[in-house]
Amino acid sequence: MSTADIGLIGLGVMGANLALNIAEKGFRIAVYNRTTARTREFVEAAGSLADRIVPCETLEELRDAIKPPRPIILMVAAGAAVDQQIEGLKPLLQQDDIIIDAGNANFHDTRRHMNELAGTGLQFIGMGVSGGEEGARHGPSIMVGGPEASYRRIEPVLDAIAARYKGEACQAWVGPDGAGHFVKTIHNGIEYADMQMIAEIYGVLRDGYGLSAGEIAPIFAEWNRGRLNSYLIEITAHVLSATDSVSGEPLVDMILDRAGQKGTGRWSAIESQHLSVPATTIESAVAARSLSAMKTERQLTEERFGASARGTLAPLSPEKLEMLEQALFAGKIIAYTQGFAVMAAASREFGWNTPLGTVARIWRAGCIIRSQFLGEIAKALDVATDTQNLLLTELFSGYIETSHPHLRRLVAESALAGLPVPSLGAALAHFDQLRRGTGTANLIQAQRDFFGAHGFERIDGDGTHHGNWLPLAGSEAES
Ligand SMILES: NC(=O)C1=CN([C@@H]2O[C@H](COP(=O)(O)OP(=O)(O)OC[C@H]3O[C@@H](n4cnc5c(N)ncnc54)[C@H](OP(=O)(O)O)[C@@H]3O)[C@@H](O)[C@H]2O)C=CC1
Ligand SMILES: O=C(CO)[C@H](O)[C@H](O)COP(=O)(O)O
Repeated sequence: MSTADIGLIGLGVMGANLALNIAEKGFRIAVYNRTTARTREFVEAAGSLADRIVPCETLEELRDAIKPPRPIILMVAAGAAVDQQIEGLKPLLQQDDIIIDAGNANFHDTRRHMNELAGTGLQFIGMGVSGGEEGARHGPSIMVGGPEASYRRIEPVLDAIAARYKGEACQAWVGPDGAGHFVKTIHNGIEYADMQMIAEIYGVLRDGYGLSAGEIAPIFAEWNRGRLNSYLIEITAHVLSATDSVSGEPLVDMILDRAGQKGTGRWSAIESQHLSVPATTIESAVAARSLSAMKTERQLTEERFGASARGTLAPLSPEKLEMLEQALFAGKIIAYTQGFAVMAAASREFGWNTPLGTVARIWRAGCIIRSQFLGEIAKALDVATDTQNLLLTELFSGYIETSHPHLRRLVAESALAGLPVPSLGAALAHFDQLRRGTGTANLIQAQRDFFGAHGFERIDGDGTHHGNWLPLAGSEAES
């Protein structure tokens, strides 16, 4: 008998917790997992919530368990697994059933699924979910893209399960088409930049000032009480104070300095390039993860060229601590400015009309980049009718004015000491380039015209022009 309000496929970390969250909010949910044993284990561990869970061992059983028209959430590995599940569901579902891909999909795949399902009567939603295991279980941030009418049908469930910020549910429809997965991708891109900048400051404190993990932890804990207050700063302080039960050393010192990545950071950088919107803090964070994976190469290069001695910047004074905190704040402002600019450009390019203030609001709780800072972004975007450039809003222009001299000092001192700060450096370079009304691309244009007759614009008139370049003398400049 069809009794379930909604279905869910994929009982991994995210799917299992999301299913429990949905059941806890009073909805009856039918669940299916490719590996059947996992479905059984899930229901056995569900306790009193098991009464609202209908375990299914085939997709047909899942279909029959849900009241039509059926909403079915896919929470499986992004890519081929999503393709396979959609192919499996297609012949089984009926008019107006909705397939909701809630994984970290590439928005191009989401658009492809929508096109492939067009005309079948089936609806498709691409939905970003953030908050990890804990968020999925007790309240994630949810970014929905696709037909608005389909969103409205599942809104009561999303509203019930989402995180709350001062009573407001952190879920919203952010546009048609692939808008939901695009916004989630950029959320993760910003997450990469935020994490990388925090790691750079940790590196300066550890290698430049010679502090131990135990000495750095309270610094982040203190910063979490101020303008940097955020989940990522909070977990950084927590992580740095953890002890390894095997060695008795700080756990962070026992972890290999090689970070993985699943794709969303890279996609953010790629899409920013496609849109011609610089997101250099994100790009450098992605590159830093790639470089982190090149452990042997880094060790060989250190053997050949050496690394600066630990503690070269010591001692750490209150002024230096202020510099580090303000530098991180300035870097964060630039990273979020870049991320929001990429979303604004995608919204224009694809006609999504994505409400960026709303995006900031639904990121205030539940997601990995949640912070008080996002509340300020929401306020700034709400009043800034003439610009989506955060740096030009009254609030953030004031913040960056105060904090960028600290970022400059931090980047300069780190460079002189040989300490890598790629994302903070990228943030500073972006700011300096952006605030220079007259840049240096006149020379680039001249070079392009010289070697390729690409033409250039003049400062004193319209049209495309060519230079009366003299040929190179002699052959010494030839390659
Ligand atoms: N972990 C996190 O913090 C977050 C993850 N996400 C995204 O959520 C999605 C799920 O992630 P997560 O729960 O962590 O992943 P897990 O690895 O914990 O679970 C993966 C799930 O996908 C299923 N699966 C894998 N391949 C296939 C396939 N070919 N056909 C059918 N089912 C398949 C697995 O089934 P089986 O048991 O049979 O292997 C399992 O249920 C991903 O897109 C991820 O990027 C989003 C936000 C946060
Ligand atoms: O979506 C997430 C958080 O928002 C996931 O944790 C995702 O896996 C993070 O990306 P990566 O694994 O590449 O660090």
